[in-house]
Amino acid sequence: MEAILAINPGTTTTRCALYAPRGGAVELLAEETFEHDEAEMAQFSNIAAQLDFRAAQVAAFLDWHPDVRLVACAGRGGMLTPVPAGVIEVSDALVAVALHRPVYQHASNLGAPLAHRIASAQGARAFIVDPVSVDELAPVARVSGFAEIPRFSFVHALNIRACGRRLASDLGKPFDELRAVVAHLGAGFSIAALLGGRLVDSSNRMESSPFTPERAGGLPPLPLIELCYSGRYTRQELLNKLYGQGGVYGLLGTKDIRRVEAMIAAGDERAALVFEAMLYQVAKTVGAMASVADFDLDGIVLTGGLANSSRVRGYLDGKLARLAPLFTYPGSDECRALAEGAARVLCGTEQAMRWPLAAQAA
Ligand SMILES: Nc1ncnc2c1ncn2[C@@H]1O[C@H](COP(=O)(O)OP(=O)(O)O)[C@@H](O)[C@H]1O
Ligand SMILES: CCCC(=O)OP(=O)(O)O
Repeated sequence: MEAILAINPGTTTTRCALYAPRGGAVELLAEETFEHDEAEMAQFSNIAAQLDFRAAQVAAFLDWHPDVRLVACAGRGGMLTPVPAGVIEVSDALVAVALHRPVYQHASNLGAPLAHRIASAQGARAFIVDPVSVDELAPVARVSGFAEIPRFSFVHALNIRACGRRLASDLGKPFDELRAVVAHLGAGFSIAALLGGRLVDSSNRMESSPFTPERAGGLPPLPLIELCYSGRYTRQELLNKLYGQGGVYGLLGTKDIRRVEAMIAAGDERAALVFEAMLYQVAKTVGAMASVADFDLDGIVLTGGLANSSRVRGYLDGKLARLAPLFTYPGSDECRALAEGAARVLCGTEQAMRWPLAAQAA
C-alpha cells in the first residue's frame, strides 16, 4: 500500500506516522512516539549528533509495517533561514544547512535530514512543511527600536496553519480570507495573527513573549544584561535558564501543567499565582495580536497541550470571549499536518518550493 511517512523530532520524543494519501487529504495507518529520556540524550554533544540514533528508531517503525511502499517522507522543518509558508522539497543543500548551519539549535532541525535519508533509500520524495523558520511578518512588524536587532519570526507555523485551515473549514470560509488569532500553547508558546492565510505577526520564543511551562519568555532587558555580565552563570547556563529550565519549571519545579493544577487543587497559592500569571500573559498577547487584526476576527483558536485543560480554557474564555468566538483544537497533530502538506504536493494542488529558495539564491 502507498504511504506517506511523517517524522516529527521533538526535544524529548521522535514521533512517526504513516498515512495513506487520499487526494490532498490523508488517512492514518499507524503511528508511534519514541520517548527519549534526558540521560539517553545526554550522550550526544549536539542535535546533529542525534541523527543516527533517531534514524534507527524511524527505521524500526518502518520495519513493523513491511506492507507499505513510501511515496513521500515529510519531516518537521527546523530553524533555517527565513522561508515562506508552504512545502519545501528536501535536497542535499537543505540537509547540510539543517544539520550544520541552522540559525539556532532545535530538535526539529533533524526533520529534513531524517526525511531525506529514508526517502532516498526508498526512492520516495522528501519534504519539509511549514518549518518553524516560516517568516511572513508584515514590514511594520519587523521594525524594533534598535536597528541592529530587528524583529524576526520563529513560530509554530505547522500547527498554527493547520488550525487555521481547520477553523476556515469549520466556518465554511476560504483559508485565504480567514482572520484569526491562533494561540499554540505547548511546552513552548507561539501566538500569531493569521490574516488572509499569512502569519503577519506572532510572539517569538526568542524575544518578548509569555512565559511557558519551560521557557522564561520576555524579560526586562537591563537586568538581563546585568546578569549576563555578572559572572554568576556561563552563557550555556543562562540559555538553559531561558529555554528548557525557565518559565513554570524555573518557578515551580515542574513543566507539567497537570501537576500544577493538582498543586492548586491542594491549596498551593504560589502555584495558583504562577498559573494565572502565565495565562494573564497569554491573554495580553492574544489581545495584542487582535489589535494587529484591527479587532476584526472570525475567531481565536486555543491549541497545543494546554488547550486540553478546562481550567486553562475557562480562564482564557473569561478574558477573551468578548474579542471573538473561541475555538479549541487541543494538542497538535503535527504528523497529520506534515503528511497533508506532502499529499497536497503529490496530488498537484500545491507546488513544492526548491531549496535554495529564489530569495536566498539571489
Ligand atoms: N490535560 C492537560 N491539562 C493541562 N495541561 C496539559 C494537559 N495535557 C498536556 N498538558 C501540558 O501541555 C504541555 C505540553 O504540550 P504539548 O503541546 O504536548 O508539548 P510540545 O510542545 O512538546 O509538543 C505540558 O506542559 C503539559 O503538562
Ligand atoms: C517556534 C520555535 C520552535 C519551538 O520552540 O518548538 P517547540 O516548542 O516544539 O520546541
